Amino acid sequence: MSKPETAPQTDPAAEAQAAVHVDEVAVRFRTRKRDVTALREVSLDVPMGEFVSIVGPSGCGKSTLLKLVAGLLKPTTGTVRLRGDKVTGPRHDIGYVFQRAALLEWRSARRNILLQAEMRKMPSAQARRRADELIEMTGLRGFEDALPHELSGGMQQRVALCRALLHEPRVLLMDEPFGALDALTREQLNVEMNRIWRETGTTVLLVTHSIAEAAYLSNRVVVMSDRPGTIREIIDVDLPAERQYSPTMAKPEFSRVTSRIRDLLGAGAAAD
Ligand SMILES: Nc1ncnc2c1ncn2[C@@H]1O[C@H](COP(=O)(O)OP(=O)(O)OP(=O)(O)O)[C@@H](O)[C@H]1O
Repeated sequence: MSKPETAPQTDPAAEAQAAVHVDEVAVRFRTRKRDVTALREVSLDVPMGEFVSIVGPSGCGKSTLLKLVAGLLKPTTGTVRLRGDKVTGPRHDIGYVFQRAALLEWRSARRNILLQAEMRKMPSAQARRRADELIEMTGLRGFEDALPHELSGGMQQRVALCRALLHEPRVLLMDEPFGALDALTREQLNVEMNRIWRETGTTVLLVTHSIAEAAYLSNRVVVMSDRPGTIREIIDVDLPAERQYSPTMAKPEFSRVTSRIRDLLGAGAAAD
């Protein structure tokens, strides 16, 4: 049998399997004052259930990449697929967590979480059951009726996380979700995030400025170049899924990953 003249660029089976498939994407923003190429030639496959962090200098297009996956932005060229479906507009099968929890001040924690169900018209008994599970999982039990101003910053982010997970999204997108928290709360939430990720089996794409956070939480870390953002390297993190905090940080593999990220970013390019 003769060989095909050109080998296929991507493996269709792997592409359909991938929770997220980004293929040769570029994004250009044209405004009256300037023309910005935010991303160039970005390709990335994220298998289902994987935790991937994205690190890179400020303005290199990390948030833009998440918005493409969510369908909030269209690529100028290239394609994005979620489990094989081409992303052509805002997706309902994703969850999004931002740096600010953006909770409704007049609603209790529980009712903020259930907002997701109301917007999606989920059956209410199913939504309440799922909300209770998530409240338990994130340690919010006892604070369900508290208003946002009665919660600490860490608790507010837990509420935002529950809201993003309520409809069991295929992919959870997190944009610097722990960036506004104090260092200790951030560590606690990192530990909880590792457990929640293992318990839910959700595919996660996390944008972070923290090298330690990226190495601690991820299966792989995507390191991006300065704008126009391209992928400089994808680093595999060879650590077990279940990770205790201090023992993980003491492992040679953790040091190897953080040093490599630091080398790629250059001194001072990321927070820690
Ligand atoms: N809607 C838009 N219109 C015009 N330019 C935009 C728009 N959104 C983003 N940009 C530009 O695209 C580039 C990438 O922005 P993006 O927010 O994705 O970067 P980032 O890596 O997430 O940055 P940071 O780490 O500082 O949050 C920036 O130069 C930004 O000014």
